[in-house]
Amino acid sequence: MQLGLHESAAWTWQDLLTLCKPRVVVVMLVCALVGMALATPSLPSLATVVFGLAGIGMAAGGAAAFNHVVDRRLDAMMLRTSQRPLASQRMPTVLALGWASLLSIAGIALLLWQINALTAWLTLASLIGYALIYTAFLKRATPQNIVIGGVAGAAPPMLGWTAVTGQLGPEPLLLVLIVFAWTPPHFWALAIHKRDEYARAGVPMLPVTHGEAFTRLQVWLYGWLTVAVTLLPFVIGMSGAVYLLGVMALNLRFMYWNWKVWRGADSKAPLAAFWFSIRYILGVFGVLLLDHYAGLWAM
Ligand code: HEM
Ligand SMILES: CC(C)=CCC/C(C)=C/CC/C(C)=C/COP(=O)(O)OP(=O)(O)O
Repeated sequence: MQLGLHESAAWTWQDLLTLCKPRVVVVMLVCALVGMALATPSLPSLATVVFGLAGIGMAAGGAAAFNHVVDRRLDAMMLRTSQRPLASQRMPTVLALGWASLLSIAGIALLLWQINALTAWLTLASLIGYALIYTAFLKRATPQNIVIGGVAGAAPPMLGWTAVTGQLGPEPLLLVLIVFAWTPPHFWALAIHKRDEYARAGVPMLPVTHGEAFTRLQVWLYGWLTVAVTLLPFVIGMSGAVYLLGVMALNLRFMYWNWKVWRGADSKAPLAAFWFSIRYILGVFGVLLLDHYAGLWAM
């Protein structure tokens, strides 16, 4: 069927999932699960894993849906995001707002009811940090938007940890620091690739405000910061040799791509570095987990 000029396709159930940025949330849940595992020498209880991940996942999905609501006009201005359910105007804003609220309330309530208050409030703080502070204010205000906003995105491993223990400590904060340091190379690599779109939409991302060369250097420097931070679990005795070997291999590849970005000779490097950054963060949390159980089996 051909659509007229002012008609648009109707929304589908699939769009409700799209609003939740499911692939981002799945990676966050992997980080949360590793946080849970590292918090205990035995296995975390099945109830903690199921209710904890469901609560954190619903809250993160709800936060992502709020992001779609707040950013709907901005998303419509960029090719990468223009086909989103709200940006393309195939879904009513009020429906997305209801969905975001439902998921967020259900997620926080589940954590309060089945997990613990600390995890529920920290999750709520992350939700507000991303959906409101980052999306509605920082994103439009400063090129440091993703550095500050990164705190919210980095929270899942800590949320997993507190779901098991009910308290904070240096280890969960270190896990947060890893994702926090990784966020600038992760995002700025993509932002270099999408610089013109951000410029046209008037979003003050770093490559727009400070130029591509400066951003390439920042990817390289934050890359080194990430490398340094990923060595800390070994340095403080939280993880062992399996982790150290694994993370060194990952860091080698990570810095290869960040170096390619920094040099600026290969125009395909920023997008490749962005995609590798996702495999990298999964890899770092994967080897943390592997090392944890390898250490336990060896005892
Ligand atoms: C403020 C912090 C962050 C910013 C600004 C950011 C930005 C972005 C952007 C713009 C994309 C492209 C989305 C697209 O596919 O169109 C993306 C993709 C992605 N991000 Fe991030 N990100 C952040 C934090 C995180 C965190 C903490 C994780 C997980 C631990 C993560 C995991 C992913 C994944 C898995 C994708 C790929 C999604 C896909 O396959 O479509 N991001 N990120
Ligand atoms: C409760 C909790 C753990 C909350 C975290 C929520 C969450 C899903 C964070 C995602 C981070 C992300 C993809 C930011 C990009 O937003 P953007 O608007 O800059 O990117 P876009 O242009 O692709 O929408």
